[in-house]
Amino acid sequence: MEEKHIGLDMKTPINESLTAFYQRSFAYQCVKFRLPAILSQTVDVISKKKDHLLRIFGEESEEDLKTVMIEISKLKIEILTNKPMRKLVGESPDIALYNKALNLQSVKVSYPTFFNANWLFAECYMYRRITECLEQTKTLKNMDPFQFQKEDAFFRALQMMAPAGTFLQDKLEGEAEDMESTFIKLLKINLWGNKCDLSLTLGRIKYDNDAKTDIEHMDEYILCDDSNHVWDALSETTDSNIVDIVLDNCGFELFTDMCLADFIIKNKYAEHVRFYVKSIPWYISDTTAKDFHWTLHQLKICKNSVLKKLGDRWNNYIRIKTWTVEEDNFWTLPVTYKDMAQWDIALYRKLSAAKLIIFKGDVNYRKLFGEKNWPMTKSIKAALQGFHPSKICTLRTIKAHIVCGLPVGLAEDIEEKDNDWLITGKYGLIQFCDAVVKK
Ligand SMILES: O=P(O)(O)OC[C@H]1O[C@](O)(CO)[C@@H](O)[C@@H]1O
Repeated sequence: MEEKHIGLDMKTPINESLTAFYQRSFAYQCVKFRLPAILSQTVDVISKKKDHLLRIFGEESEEDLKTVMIEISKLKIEILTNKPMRKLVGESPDIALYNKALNLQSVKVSYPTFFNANWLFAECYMYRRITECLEQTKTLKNMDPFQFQKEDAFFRALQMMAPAGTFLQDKLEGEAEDMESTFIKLLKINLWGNKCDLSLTLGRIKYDNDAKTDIEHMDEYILCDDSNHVWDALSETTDSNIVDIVLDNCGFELFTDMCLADFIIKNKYAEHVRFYVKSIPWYISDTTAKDFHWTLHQLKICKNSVLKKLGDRWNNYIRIKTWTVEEDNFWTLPVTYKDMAQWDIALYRKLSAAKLIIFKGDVNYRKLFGEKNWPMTKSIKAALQGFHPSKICTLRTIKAHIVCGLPVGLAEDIEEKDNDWLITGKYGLIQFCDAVVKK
């Protein structure tokens, strides 16, 4: 067969798209080991929480739960045996878009499989297939198979939220001091919050009890730090009073997103913060609208007085629409952001109304920069490939083989002392681009 089914025993060539086809890539490790493990764990959780789920969805959901577990297990076998990816089925509006994206994969390889498709496509397709399993049932259409893991992570992270929340509250109530340094500290707390994703750790996040505000010693791990530029963009007066945050994980990371947004509102750097959430359960810990509101509710009823106070104020922001939660199915399409205007021009234009857009996390980074193995010195602007709805900040701990905007020689220096540096989340990036192209 002329098909690229087998793969090559080599690293991803420079400028090539990330794919498990290259067997010495992290994409390959992820498809071979991590994705099947995530599916096994998902089935496990459903099985362990069966009684709880029956109470939520009713006794009549028992058969559906069994079917979902069988279908997810079959999906795992499809990955492990490298079966061609089939079209998605269902009535949801994103199904046709997914199938269009699948067709585009088929232009490159006539039978896309998990091991020869673009890595981003393979991962997104897997998560979308989990939702498809649920959509096909009568009783579980609204079930979030990751809900228990997300809730558990939230409660375990409370010990880190307390010091971060106290830091914020003290700064907001204290004498007006150096706004820039407070903002940059919150930005960095927010950056390191991105270590806490459940798909990297399969739920085994280590919550070290050190106060997460004591982060100065971590500056040496920030390989590119454009925080001063981010501050300039936020603090300048423009026509726009909106800041957009494209969210990633719930739990501690979402809490730190909210701290940053509170600082922005309280100090009048914007009148409106729009939080973009995922419309379906995604990469285990990504924030959905339900997670967002659940988190605010938990804070409001929290025993810790600082967290409760923040919860009260933040719930009020939602009530008076100073904060809004925005859904758009583009965020869970397997499409990189250079193509956003083509797939969802309304979203591109909506983002254009913001003075600053903050993109959170690893997968957003991969989508921003086109999921390619760029030379790591490639400029941020060039790697965005025309995606410039407004000024962009990206905050991301590095968990995949895609990095741009580094000074010459830095990647090689780090590689020498730490050859896992691209996948552990130990290093971080705060990057900024001020190019703007209205469409
Ligand atoms: O929550 P984040 O930061 O987007 O990261 C999600 C995970 O997805 C990946 O990009 C691929 O699975 C990982 O490298 C990372 O652990």
